[in-house]
Amino acid sequence: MDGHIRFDTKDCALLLLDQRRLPLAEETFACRTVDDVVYALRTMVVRGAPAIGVSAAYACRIALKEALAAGSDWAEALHSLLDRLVRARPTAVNLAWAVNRMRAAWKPGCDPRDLARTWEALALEIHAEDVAMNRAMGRFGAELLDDGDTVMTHCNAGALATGGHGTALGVIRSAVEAGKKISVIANETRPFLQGARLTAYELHRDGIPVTVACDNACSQLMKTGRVQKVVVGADRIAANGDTANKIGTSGVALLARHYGIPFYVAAPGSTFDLSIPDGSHIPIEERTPEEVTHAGGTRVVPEGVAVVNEAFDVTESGLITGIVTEKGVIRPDRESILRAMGGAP
Ligand SMILES: CSC[C@@H](O)[C@@H](O)C(=O)COP(=O)(O)O
Repeated sequence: MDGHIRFDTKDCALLLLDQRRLPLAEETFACRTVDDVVYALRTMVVRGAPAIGVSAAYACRIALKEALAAGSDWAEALHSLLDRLVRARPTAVNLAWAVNRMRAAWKPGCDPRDLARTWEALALEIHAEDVAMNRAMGRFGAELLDDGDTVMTHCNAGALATGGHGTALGVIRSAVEAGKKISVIANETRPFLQGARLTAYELHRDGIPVTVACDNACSQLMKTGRVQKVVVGADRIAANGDTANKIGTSGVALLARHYGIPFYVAAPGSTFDLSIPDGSHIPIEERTPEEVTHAGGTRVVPEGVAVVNEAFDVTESGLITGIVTEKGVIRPDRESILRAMGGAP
């Protein structure tokens, strides 16, 4: 599936398929200001690390239009809009990665009309590159799956979470395209239900067999031999391979290790943060308590009771069998990561 992130150049608007409404309704959410985009990111109209990065790249173009309307010191206004954008969601490094890449193409003293053209082209390029990286990851990752496998995944690391095709679901899609019979167990992923709503929606549309399981069914499903592989996405991977992904992922990894099931992470270069040595440096987003106190708009936790809603956890690299990237499948250790991702060892 594609078309879930579009940019209308005439209107200078970012058009997003509203993921909060899926699978019940397919509605478009239009962003015309940086505030609109920040709102869309925070409330998860668009979510998933690479999709956040792609949306942020288009949002830079919107920020430029807004800064120009602000008056003569447009460059200063633009810097502060971009800073606001980067703070919208803290864990997915793709957000800062995309904005930094856009910033790097902004030459000091340039004519804003030139910058508008440069940024429009660069945002499109970042979007297209993301799809190409997912396709490359898919080709490498498909080799890891055997005909007849049932693959467990957590959260949604599909087309919706990226520019298109998906990371973890891209691996599964590519294996199916290669003629392998693959079934998927989608963990429901409380509290936002990315697995139940979005992974199930995408795979069902594609005709890939998918079964939704409660998050707490994981051990039972693995113990009874119903899971052959696990493939998940990532929001930030530290230089040593420690990986932040949706809350619950590290529990799935621990169980996979216990039951001897290979556990793979699929992520593009834009998800690696080589500036941090390990996962203890990854900021973990704390989201609104209402996501936990309520289910489907109904309160399920007694009034006055505290809840915790950390949106991500970190899986230690030692629990990861391999990281599927656009450069190939790499071992989750510092040396292999720096070699593949171009940092100094
Ligand atoms: C290809 S998406 C990888 C991750 O971003 C995904 O698994 C995830 O954790 C998304 O979290 P979300 O809070 O829905 O943005």
